[in-house]
This record gives sequence, C-alpha cells and structure tokens, in this order.
Amino acid sequence: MPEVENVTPYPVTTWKSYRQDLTKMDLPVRWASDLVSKLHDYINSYHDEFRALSHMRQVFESTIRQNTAEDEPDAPWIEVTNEVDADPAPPWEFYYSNHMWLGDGIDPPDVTKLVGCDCKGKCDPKSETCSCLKRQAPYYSDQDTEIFPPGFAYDSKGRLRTITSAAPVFECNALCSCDDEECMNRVVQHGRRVSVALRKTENKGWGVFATKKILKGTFVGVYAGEFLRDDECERRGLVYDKSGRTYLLDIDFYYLQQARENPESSLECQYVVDAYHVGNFTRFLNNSCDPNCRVIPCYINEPDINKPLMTMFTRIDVAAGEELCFSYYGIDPDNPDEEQVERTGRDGIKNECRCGAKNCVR
Ligand SMILES: C[S@@+](CC[C@H](N)C(=O)[O-])C[C@H]1O[C@@H](n2cnc3c(N)ncnc32)[C@H](O)[C@@H]1O
Repeated sequence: MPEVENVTPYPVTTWKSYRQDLTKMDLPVRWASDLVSKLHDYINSYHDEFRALSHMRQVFESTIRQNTAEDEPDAPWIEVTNEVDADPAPPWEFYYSNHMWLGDGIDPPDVTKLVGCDCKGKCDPKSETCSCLKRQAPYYSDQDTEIFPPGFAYDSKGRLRTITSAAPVFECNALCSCDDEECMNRVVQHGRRVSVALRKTENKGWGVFATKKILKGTFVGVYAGEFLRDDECERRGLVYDKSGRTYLLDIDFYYLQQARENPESSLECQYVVDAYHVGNFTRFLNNSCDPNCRVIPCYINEPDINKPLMTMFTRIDVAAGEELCFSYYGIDPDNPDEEQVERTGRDGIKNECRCGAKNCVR
C-alpha cells in the first residue's frame, strides 16, 4: 500500500504515534536527597515520656495513611499493636513511602527504551502479539506446559500462578494500550490489598502479621526504600552492623547472576534497596528459615533488567494472625538443594536467628 501523504500542516495523530509521544513523558522520579525527615526529627525532639504516650501509636498509623493516600487509597488500614512492652510504635527513624527513592549515581528509568503492548481492553494470556507476554515467556518456558500453560505470571484473580521460582514478572506499563483497570497483567502497580498489622514480637523487634487469611501467590507489598549502588551500601552496612539491625536487601536474582557472568554484560554493579531511612511496612518483615513469603522481581516502567522492584508475595496460604516472613538468606523450601543467595548480604541477622522454625539453620 502506498504511503499516505500528510497533506495538512499538522502531524497525523494515530494511536501508535500518541503512545510514542508518551515516551517523552516524565514519569515521577523521587530522589533520595529530597527525602524529608521533618516529622520524625520533630517527634524525636520531644521528651521521652511524651514519645512513650499511647496516642503516638495513632500518630504513626495516621502518618502511614497520609503518606499512602494517593497510591493505595483503598488499602486496608495498617494497625500498630504492642503487647510485649511499652513502645507505642516503631522508632521514628524513617519516612513512610511505597515508592523507590533514587540514590546518587542512579539513573531514572529510560522510558525511550520501554516497550508497551498494543492490546485493547484486557490483555489475553493466549495472545500471540502481546509484547509484555512475549517478554514474560522465556522465564516460564521451563515449566510443564500441561499443568502450566503459557500466559502471564498472574491468574485471573491476580495471584502468581507459580511461586516455586523467583522468575521475574513483567507487568503491563505506562506505554501499553490495554485497559489499566481490566488488564490481568497489572497487580503490583495497583498496590496493596492484603490486611496486615505491625506488631512487636517477643525477640525480633517489630514484625508484620496477617490480620486476615492470605492465599498463596498473593501480592503483599513492594520492598520500598532507597535504590542504591552496592558500593554506597558497603559503608552503610558497617554502620548498621553495629546496631544489629539492617534494612539492606540485595537485588541479586539467578538470571542477573547469569547475565553478570557474561563478559559482554552491561551490569556495572549490583544494586541494593535500603529501607532504613525510607520504606513501608515490608521493612518490618523478619527472617524465617521456613518462610511464608518470597521476593519476586517485578518490572513495570523500568526497562533496565538490572533494576527490578523487589516485591513480596505469599508462597503458601497464610492464616489470620500468622507472622509474614521471608528468608534473608534465600532459603527456598520448594527447592531445598538450590544454591542459596545471601539476600540481605551483609549479615541480615547479626546474632542468632530467632525465627523458631524446626529447620532453623542460623
Ligand atoms: C528488616 S529488619 C526487620 C524488622 C525489625 N524486626 C525491626 O524491628 O525493625 C531486620 C532486622 O530484624 C531483626 N531480625 C529479623 N529477623 C530476625 C530473626 N529471625 N531472628 C533475630 N532477629 C531478627 C534483625 O535485627 C535484623 O537485622
């Protein structure tokens, strides 16, 4: 067919060119250097007795609500409870946020490299053209196609179809033409739906507890925090080690390790998420040698394979009242023989592990 000449002085706008224009759009970028600590500085300047007042718990809960009002308006309220000692809330040492905050030397996502699918309405898990599905497929190609037919990472209820491997998830993104509400390949981007509480534990500090039953494969939350280069974290790790508490989480998955072994790899350094100064409830997830959650790498508007979001999903059904935990050491009860990745790297637990699991190995 001959090219149609554009006879008007204005460019012809098609759906495709409209989406290409979106690549010039600015996705919101948050810089760690812009983080504010006004509220916690103010509260920490109060007298100890005032900070110990029980109503500080409500201030903490309201701060969570206020800082997440835009990105998870429908998420269940996070309650803070403590039946162990008199602390009304966790220490006022971090800014509550569900987002990633970029540290020095970290480039924002290059949206000109982001590819969006051309699907209309709901993305079809049997589609032969959906580019998001094509991106997902190689990571699931080793599955038995009888019991695990090709498709998206999620089932129609938004739960992971397999949780027995840390295969990455590629969600539809800001450049996709599918429907934001209807598409089954958009789960993490819609935010938390599970009911959780922050509770003080007997011997591991604060922890995260399910307040309602959570089914296997359910999205729990993004491990939000500062997105940093590994070298920056070496220094931080030494400081955290002294306190015996760390919130560093290495981004180190099997497929990134394989890429790094390739001599032509573009991966300059490893990346790390630090949830000490900024983070959400997932920063309170404790370690377990028999975990009920697992870290899954997830990509939404980030085309760089080295920079996934670290997302938490349940790996088994979790009953109301159970503590949510993951393995800092990459222990995977589904693949016990697999080589373990030391996930928090720098001594996630300085002293002995108090997870209480029968198979506790630390
Ligand atoms: C990411 S934080 C988890 C939240 C922490 N409990 C708090 O109160 O802020 C990691 C720290 O919690 C403690 N921790 C987590 N799991 C533990 C376990 N199984 N046994 C002992 N301490 C644990 C260690 O101090 C560790 O460095």
